[in-house]
Order: sequence, then C-alpha cells, then structure tokens
Amino acid sequence: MNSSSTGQGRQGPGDLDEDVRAELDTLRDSIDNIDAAIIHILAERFKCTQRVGQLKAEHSLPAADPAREARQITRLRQLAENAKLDPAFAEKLLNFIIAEVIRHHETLASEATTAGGPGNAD
Ligand SMILES: O=C(O)C(=O)C[C@]1(C(=O)O)C=C[C@@H](O)C=C1
Repeated sequence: MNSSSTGQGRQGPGDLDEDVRAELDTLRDSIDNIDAAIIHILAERFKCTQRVGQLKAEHSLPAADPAREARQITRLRQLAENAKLDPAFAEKLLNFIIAEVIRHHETLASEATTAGGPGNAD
C-alpha cells in the first residue's frame, strides 16, 4: 500500500509505487531514444542546409526563400494534423529551425563577400 492509498497525501520521489516507477522509467528510456533520434535527424538536416547555404552564397542568392517556407509550413501543418500533433506547434518549430538556418546562410554569405570582395585577392 502506498501513501496515496492510505490517504497520506502526495508521494515524494523516493516512495513511488513500484509499477508506476517501472512505467515511468520505461517511458523515459523511450523519450531519451526519441530525443537522440531528433538530434541525429536535425544534424542531417543542418548538413543539407549548410550545403544549400554554400550554393546560395556562391551564386549570390538570398538567404531566405519565403515562398518555399510557405509551402513547407502548409505541408508540415497537414502532416502534424494527420499525426495528431498541434499544427501551430509544428509551424513554430519549423520557423525556429529555419530562423537558425537563415542565420547560418547569412554568415556564409558575409564570409563569401569578405573573402571574394575587392582588396581581398589572396
Ligand atoms: O530551401 C532553401 O532555400 C533553404 O535555404 C532551406 C530552408 C530550410 O531550412 O528549409 C531555409 C531557408 C529558406 O527560407 C527556406 C528553406
């Protein structure tokens, strides 16, 4: 019998029911695996966007492409809805990631300008 079934109020972290503790641990293991997958997937995405940033810098293309972003948001909102994830959250997450990508693109563009500009022939 645990303290909640005896009416003694909330349990501290130390005296959690064994089954509840086991389920919590299992869920946290899965969460850790999912978080690791997210990090690896994000790293792959940033590898792609880094190359996009190089191409954009080399060809003097703008860092941001709002039309492309609009298509991505529409698509991701739909995917989120189908997956029973809040579409507003999916949109915020994509915007957060894209803002970071654009920052990287701008850094690459300014490096290309500095390296290739007049008076920097070496
Ligand atoms: O597709 C591009 O042009 C990118 O630069 C990549 C990306 C993205 O992270 O998905 C980033 C910035 C653009 O505004 C649109 C999309």
